[in-house]
Amino acid sequence: MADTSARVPLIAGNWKMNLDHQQATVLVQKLDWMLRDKRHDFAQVEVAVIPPFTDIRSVQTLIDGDRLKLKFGAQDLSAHESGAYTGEISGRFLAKLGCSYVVVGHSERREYHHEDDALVAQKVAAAYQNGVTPLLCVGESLEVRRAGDQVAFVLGQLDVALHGLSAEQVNSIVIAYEPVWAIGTGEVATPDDAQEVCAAIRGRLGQLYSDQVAAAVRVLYGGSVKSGNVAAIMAKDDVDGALVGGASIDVEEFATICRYQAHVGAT
Ligand SMILES: O=C(CO)COP(=O)(O)O
Repeated sequence: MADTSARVPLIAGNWKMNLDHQQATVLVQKLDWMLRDKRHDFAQVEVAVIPPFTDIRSVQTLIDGDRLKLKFGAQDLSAHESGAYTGEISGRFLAKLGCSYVVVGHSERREYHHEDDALVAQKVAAAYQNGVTPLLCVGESLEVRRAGDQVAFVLGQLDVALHGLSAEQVNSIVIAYEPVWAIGTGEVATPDDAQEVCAAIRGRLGQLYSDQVAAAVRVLYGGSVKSGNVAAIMAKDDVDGALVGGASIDVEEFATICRYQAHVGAT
């Protein structure tokens, strides 16, 4: 059984292309208030919001100015550092805004923007170059799942994305297992489905790096996470958090998800 003691669970809300900067400010204030009202212990369960690029400055101002304990990040970054890349956002800009995390390789970017594993690997490297922690997404399609090939497929994505990185770098990565068939569909992977692939990811980290790295890296589950299913998923040994899409823009629902331990009587 994996040693879960060192890993602080992370609940991250990927807002996708929802909420403008004014709505973002309202949500962050409400979320902070709701969690503080329930005496949420941020050292025990970390909470992050991942807004659209145009919201980040507003979110940063609020979080820094009021010393909120929420973390924040971005949904993507460029593989390039700077220059003539119209529309791209550099990891350096994200670092300068204080982003803790950047999502890399989300299935929506892979599918709609044709990002392949090689580009994902470049983006992971760009995140590290700028000191922003990559939140790397991997996950299989329904077709792959039906064929029973999910573990091999996800480990294949992982191998390419991590290629060339040092153990020291990978030690801090966050990996999100997001089966494509469970994203935005209401179709949630069972806790055992999530555990199977998350455990396989951890096993691969052990093979590629070391047991210490495998024990340190947080592996999240994402795909139709709601307040009603989060506790059962989080109860699995190798699941260290959730990457929440749709439910993260409903502030009451997201705050309830962040407090999943309360549902199982742990706090
Ligand atoms: O893609 C996701 C998070 O990155 C999951 O989205 P849903 O929670 O809406 O299924």
